[in-house]
Amino acid sequence: MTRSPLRFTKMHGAGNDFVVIDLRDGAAPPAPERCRALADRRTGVGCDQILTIEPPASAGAVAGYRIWNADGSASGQCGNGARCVAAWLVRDGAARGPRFVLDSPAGVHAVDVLGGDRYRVAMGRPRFAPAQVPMAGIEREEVRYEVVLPGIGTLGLGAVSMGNPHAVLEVEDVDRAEVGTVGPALQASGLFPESANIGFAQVVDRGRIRLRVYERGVGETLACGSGACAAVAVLARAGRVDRDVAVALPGGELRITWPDEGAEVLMAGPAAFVFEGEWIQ
Ligand SMILES: N[C@@H](CCC[C@H](N)C(=O)O)C(=O)O
Repeated sequence: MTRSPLRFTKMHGAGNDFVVIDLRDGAAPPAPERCRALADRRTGVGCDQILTIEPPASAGAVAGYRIWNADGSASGQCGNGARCVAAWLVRDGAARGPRFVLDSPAGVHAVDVLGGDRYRVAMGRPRFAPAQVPMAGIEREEVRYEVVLPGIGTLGLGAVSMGNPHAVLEVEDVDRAEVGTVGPALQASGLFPESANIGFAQVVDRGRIRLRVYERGVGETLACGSGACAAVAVLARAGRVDRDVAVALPGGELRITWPDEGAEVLMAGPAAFVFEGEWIQ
């Protein structure tokens, strides 16, 4: 079957990279096998996620976006992707002014244009109830859960939904964290029926953490925006950090602010254009 070329923009946010596709004409998003082909770093474009920009779902929003992981699975949220979609819409001319609104599967997000390549996105309220993360076999909400993983040992973790599921483990030294073994083991443990993004956070001081994230549907990435929000929400709730925190990830730095328990988490950081292309497969 011959398909017409698919135009795309390659972007990244703090090294978390994306193929961005404009589907505001109502065209269908790429099927999972096409996402996998696009994301392949040898035979495709290469990316952690595919972002589809779609017609808005709510009144007042400029556009909506959906998120597809490199393995073809869908997610409810992508923080770095939200900033890239915002930058894409500003460059396109569809979004104007210092503030506009985007829709994601997780809800409605106010975006502030901060200048240069920087955007701030209201990422919604963190949801800690086990059923909302979701977690299996856990009734009572806790700040910290103890989990026994066969072959690995007992782990302490916090869990939260930012529109997508996250576990956050505090570690002493993020450089030595066993991200590539503990990440997939926790994902496969059955504790998270929809799997989860597994964050490893080192508290440097009350205003700064270092973070690595083993993402659902991808593996370890250079940055995870929703993971940064999740880490600050979990650590602030546990009294380990303040409410305005610099999050240093392998690919760059994000600023996460959670003004109070009832507030939305605000995420500020960069969005970069890399190139435009046509996918001809
Ligand atoms: N990199 C993203 C999160 C992308 C989705 C995630 N892998 C999931 O499956 O939930 C971010 O910046 O938030």
